[in-house]
Amino acid sequence: MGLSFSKLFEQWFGKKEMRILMLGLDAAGKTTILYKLKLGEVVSSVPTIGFNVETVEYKNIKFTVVGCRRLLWRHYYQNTQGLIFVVDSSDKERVDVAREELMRMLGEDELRDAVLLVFANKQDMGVMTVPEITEKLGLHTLRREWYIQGTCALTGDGLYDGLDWLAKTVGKKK
Ligand SMILES: Nc1nc2c(ncn2[C@@H]2O[C@H](COP(=O)(O)OP(=O)(O)OP(=O)(O)O)[C@@H](O)[C@H]2O)c(=O)[nH]1
Ligand SMILES: [Mg+2]
Repeated sequence: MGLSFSKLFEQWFGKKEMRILMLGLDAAGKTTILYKLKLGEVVSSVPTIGFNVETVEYKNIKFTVVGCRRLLWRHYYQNTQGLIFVVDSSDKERVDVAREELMRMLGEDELRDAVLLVFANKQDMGVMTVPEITEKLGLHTLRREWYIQGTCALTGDGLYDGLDWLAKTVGKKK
């Protein structure tokens, strides 16, 4: 990928202060995505409660990855304009759990206006397709702006396209 993500981020998101929250079940690929984007130093913190938060601050953009499930996600909801939900497309067994977590999160009042980008990650493994994930997560039932993008975090495939949509969509709302 010729142009660095940081340059693109600058073009896309500009000077606006915003928070993008990336969530998903464990092992979905969140950390891999964060490192692949190379937006700056990844700061990890492991508080006592047993979940990890990784943050990249790039200009006015706070890119926060929360690695836990449920409960503690809500600390990060405030001022979130963009949600990225990462799903492991090779994990058929837990796709229902992923859906439950997604729906629970979207039910939160503070996230009412946040747009949703789903990364159907690990597409390289050839297990569940993007349409299958769309259906299993029930995305068509959502009453908000959403977009699903197939990705492979190892190579970076699809990350660019997804973030491009996110930037445009968040930009439009302001
Ligand atoms: N084949 C394949 N493997 C992937 C992909 N993305 C991530 N992985 C692998 O999946 C495993 C989990 O990835 P992580 O990035 O650690 O997942 P995570 O969502 O940060 O997980 P937690 O921190 O536990 O919540 C690692 O072994 C990654 O190398 C992908 O697109 N394809
Ligand atoms: Mg992680």
